[in-house]
Amino acid sequence: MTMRLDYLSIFPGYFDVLDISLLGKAVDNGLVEVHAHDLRDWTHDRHRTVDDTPCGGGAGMVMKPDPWGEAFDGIIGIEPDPSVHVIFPTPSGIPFTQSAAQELSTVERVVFCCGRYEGIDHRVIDYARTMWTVHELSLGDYVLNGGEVAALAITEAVVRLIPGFMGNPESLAEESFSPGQERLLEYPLFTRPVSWRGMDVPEVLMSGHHGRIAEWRREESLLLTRDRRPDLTD
Ligand SMILES: O=C(OCc1ccccc1)c1cn[nH]c1
Repeated sequence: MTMRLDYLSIFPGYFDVLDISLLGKAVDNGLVEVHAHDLRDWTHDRHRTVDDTPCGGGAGMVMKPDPWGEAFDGIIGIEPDPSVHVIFPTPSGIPFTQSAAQELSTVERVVFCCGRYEGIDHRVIDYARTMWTVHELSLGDYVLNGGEVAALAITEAVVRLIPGFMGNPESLAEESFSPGQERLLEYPLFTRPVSWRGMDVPEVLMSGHHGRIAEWRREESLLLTRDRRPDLTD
C-alpha cells in the first residue's frame, strides 16, 4: 500500500527535505506520496492573512479558522472519513511514542496541520474531530515556533516503520521501544578500530562469546536506563 502524506503549513518549503535521503527513497519506490500545501492559498485578502488577535485578550496571535476549513475542503474533502488521520503537533498534545508511530505506519492517509503563532483556533480541531481521526501530538515539553519540525520528526518515525521501507527490518525489531522490547535504553555501540585515541572497545565484545556479550549489553542497558530514564523502569 502507498501512504499519502499531506502537510498544511504557512512554510511548506520545510517539507522539500522529504525528497532526499531515506524518505526520498520511499517516495521513489512508491511507498509514500508527499504533498505540501501553503495555507495562504486558501486566503482571499490582499495580505493573505492567516492570523488574528486572540478573543479574550492575551499576547500573540491565533491562526484564523477560515483558511484551515477551506484547505480541509480542498485537500481532504467535505465528507467524513475516519480512515484519514489528521495530526496537529502541539505542546499540549499527548506524548508521541514509538507505539503511536507503529500504529500510524499502517494508515493509508495522514494529514499534518502545522500550527504557528500561539496556535490554531480551537474550532478547527473540533471540526476536524467530527470528520476524521484526529491526533494532537506532543514531541516533548518544549515549545517550537511551529509544527513543521515536529511533523518532520513524526514523519520519519512513522515512514521508517512502513513494511518494505527499511532494507533490514530485523534492525527495527531490536531497537529500543520496539514492540516486545522491554523499554530499555540502547547499550553503548562500538565498531572498528578496536583502539582509537587510547580508548579500546570493551574486551567482552571482541570475545566472540555471545552469551557474555548479551549479558554485558543487558547490564549496560539496565544501568543506562536506571540512570537516565528511571521513569521507564516502572
Ligand atoms: O511546539 C510544538 O508544536 C508547534 C506548535 C503548535 C501550536 C502552537 C505552538 C507551537 C511542539 C512541542 N512539542 N511538540 C510539539
